[in-house]
Amino acid sequence: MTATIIDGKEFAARVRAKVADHVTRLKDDHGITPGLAVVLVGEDPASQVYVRSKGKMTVEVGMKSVEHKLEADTSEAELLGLIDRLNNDPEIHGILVQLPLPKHLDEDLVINAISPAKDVDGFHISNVGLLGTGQKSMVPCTPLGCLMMLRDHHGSISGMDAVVIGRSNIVGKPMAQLLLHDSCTVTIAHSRTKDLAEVVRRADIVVAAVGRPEMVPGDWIKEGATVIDVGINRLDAPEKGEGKTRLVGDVDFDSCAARAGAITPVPGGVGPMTIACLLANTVTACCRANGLAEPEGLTA
Ligand SMILES: Nc1nc2c(c(=O)[nH]1)N[C@@H](CN(C=O)c1ccc(C(=O)N[C@@H](CCC(=O)O)C(=O)O)cc1)CN2
Repeated sequence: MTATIIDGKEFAARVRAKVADHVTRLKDDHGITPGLAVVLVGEDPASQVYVRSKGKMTVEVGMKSVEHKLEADTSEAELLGLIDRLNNDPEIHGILVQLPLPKHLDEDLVINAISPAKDVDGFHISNVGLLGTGQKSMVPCTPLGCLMMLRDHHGSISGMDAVVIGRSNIVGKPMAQLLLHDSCTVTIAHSRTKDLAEVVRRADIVVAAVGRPEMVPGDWIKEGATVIDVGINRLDAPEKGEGKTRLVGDVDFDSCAARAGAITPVPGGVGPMTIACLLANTVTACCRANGLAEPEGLTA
């Protein structure tokens, strides 16, 4: 079987276009401009790229973008003070603190200081609890993007056997919750799972989110399964020239694509959906804050 390539770049552009339509409506009909504040602490090069991209795309869809770039040695009190100001700023509907944070900062404490209504990352403990109990919440962007692509490809995923490889709070656990809400039979596998190959071979849907380059080989994949690769791993690529790198996912693309029915590439798969869903979540947060109907098709 030759897999259909699920084009996350193209899908993300469609999501952003829908977001832009909603933003226009919010401005024209209600005089409201959704605002997103992104906080970056330190100089992690990948984080700088993601934050720049978030700011650019926020402006492109017509929203207000505010960036706060703080020194790597910023104190917890200073960061919490900024979050408090953003929580109380009526022009800001979404707040995101870029992760990872420098080691001296307590990530849980910082995330839980964000107002749950403005937590467009969906990482606040209140949103985690709401998602886990099937209530209206802010949904983490990467799993939301994966769900949108699965629904788009399959129509309905109800009754399908899904395996999520990875149990992180940011991707693995919320992904499993979303698949369960869509009536999949869900297994969360991880580094201690016995006979991982056999567990994965049962799955109609495989979501790989372990952070280990090309860990899943093609012979683990059931014929015709859908493979969603969340991994973004940068490897040295001396064949491309000195100091060059290449990106690979958590699955071995070529061998998995030879067996899968559909597969997301890296780059150009799940990654672009993360930022598109952040913009979608900001519009959703803005609508909720103003008691307006939520945009259809942009939430879980
Ligand atoms: N507060 C948050 N921090 C982090 C999150 C998050 O959702 N919230 N996720 C990641 C980083 N991330 C967004 O912040 C992100 C990662 C990757 C991409 C992306 O589009 N990747 C491209 C490849 C980009 C490249 O060349 O390096 C792709 O996969 O095609 C977007 C956003 C960690 N931190």
